[in-house]
Amino acid sequence: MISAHRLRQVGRTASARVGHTLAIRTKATAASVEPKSWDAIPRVSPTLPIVGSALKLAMVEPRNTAVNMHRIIRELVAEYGPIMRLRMPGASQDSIITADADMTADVFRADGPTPKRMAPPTWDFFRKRNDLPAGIVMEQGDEWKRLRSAIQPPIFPPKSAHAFCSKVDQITAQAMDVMERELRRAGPEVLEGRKTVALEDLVVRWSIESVSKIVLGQTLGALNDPPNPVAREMVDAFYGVLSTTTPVLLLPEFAWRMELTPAVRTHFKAMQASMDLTAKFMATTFTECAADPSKLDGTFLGHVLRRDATLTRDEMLASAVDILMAGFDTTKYAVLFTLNLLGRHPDVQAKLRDEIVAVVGADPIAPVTEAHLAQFKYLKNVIKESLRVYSIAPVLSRFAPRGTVVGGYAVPKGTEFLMAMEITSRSDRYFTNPDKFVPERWDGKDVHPFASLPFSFGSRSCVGRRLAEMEMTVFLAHFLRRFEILPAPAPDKIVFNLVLMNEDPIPLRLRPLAAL
Ligand code: HEM
Repeated sequence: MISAHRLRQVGRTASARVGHTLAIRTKATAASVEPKSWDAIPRVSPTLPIVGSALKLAMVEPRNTAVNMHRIIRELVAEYGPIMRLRMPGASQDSIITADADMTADVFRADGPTPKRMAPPTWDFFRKRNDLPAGIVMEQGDEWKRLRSAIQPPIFPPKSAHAFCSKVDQITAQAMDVMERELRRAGPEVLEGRKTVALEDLVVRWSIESVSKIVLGQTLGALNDPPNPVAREMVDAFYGVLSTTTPVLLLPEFAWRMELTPAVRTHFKAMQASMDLTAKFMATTFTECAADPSKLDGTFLGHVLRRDATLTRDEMLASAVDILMAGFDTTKYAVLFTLNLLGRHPDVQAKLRDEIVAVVGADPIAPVTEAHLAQFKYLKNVIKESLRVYSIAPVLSRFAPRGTVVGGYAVPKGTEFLMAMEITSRSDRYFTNPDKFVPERWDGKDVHPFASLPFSFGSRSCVGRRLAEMEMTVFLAHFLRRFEILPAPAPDKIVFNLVLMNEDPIPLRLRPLAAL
């Protein structure tokens, strides 16, 4: 965990590390005694065409606006520059959009002990209506801190995340077998890499299986042949919540409170289903564990129960839903984008395979163990670079806990910041050839520490980061010993459904390294 002191240090050393221009800029900002006034921040006028059309779209077709949110922000930044004020639909106060790494550092430097980010009001509404607590994603203030302290130690520090390695390894080996079987079934064109293949279904089954094994202490049967239908229901329910959240939030509040549109009804139905299914699996875990407590060994629920008896069953349920929701689609898309990038960069793929074989051995069924994890150097860079090129979380949100200065402007307490990480992580101000996939760039020390933050920063950053990195590592270390990834087109229908994804399947062409 990064302390407040360390955060201040990082913020200060950031400018020293990021090269001359940025350093001068940051010093100039720090040196200016009088911050510029709030009114001096360019304000997006609702009468201007882009926001006018965005708002109109929001009313007429919220889904279109929602899935294009990252593009709308990109256009606004091109027009207004790296900082602007904007009144979001239904808000009583202006929010600020930033697209600048130094400003991101300013925002995080102001974070208090209990950082606050935007929590979808429909999620909050649903939980209150069902008499359920908020859970780790939505809770704020001291209550959030209490939850986070109970949940973080079991799954966040590298040591604990690594301890889950053997579970994830077994699930990954099973996923590889399923993949080989499905490729054989798909026929010779797919098997010889002449035709693209969609791995969305398989990768999501792998990711939900991994995260539920760790969180709930049991597998769902998502990788069975055929998959357990309940596992499929679970995936659909979580995806239903994610894909309807932003469009529903663009509606006026009365419209979603009264469930006036089909999208709102789908949204709440999906939320109910994800809660019910998680509760069902949790109940099974608890029943089985009453007979055999060792079943909870090495699971999130087990750790939480043993470490912190203060969490109620409902709090565990709410947070288990949150963790499953936050943990499966993010990892799925991070893996799929990485595979596509590796296919388009055979040199990177070859270098990565060499490292994997050197660490684990060439035998495609040899397990990836906890001891291997620290030995992967290039693989770490590949993951960092892939998450830079495709920002799974394209926008980060924070509320100013006090009056503060961001980018040289005075900003009042309570202001919401939307930090456009997708823009800074692809900006030539921070990265040479920013659209190129170059894992080697992470060898150097001259990357601005706030330009690419796939898991965010500070005490409210992604609690599953180490787990996600470990899952991706294990997946790639298995995959590249079994398959060669051939070049396929880049995904070209990128959409925002709370996480960045592609509307169509991400194109992949594969060739098994050994005859199947
Ligand atoms: C590549 C995969 C992933 C990415 C890119 C990612 C990214 C993020 C980001 C950007 C946040 C917001 C942090 C902030 O506001 O400062 C977040 C929060 C969170 N993530 Fe992840 N995440 C990933 C995987 C996971 C996994 C595997 C889990 C759990 C199994 C997880 C659980 C959570 C939770 C519970 C939160 C909310 C934490 C809190 O509010 O205290 N994430 N994640």
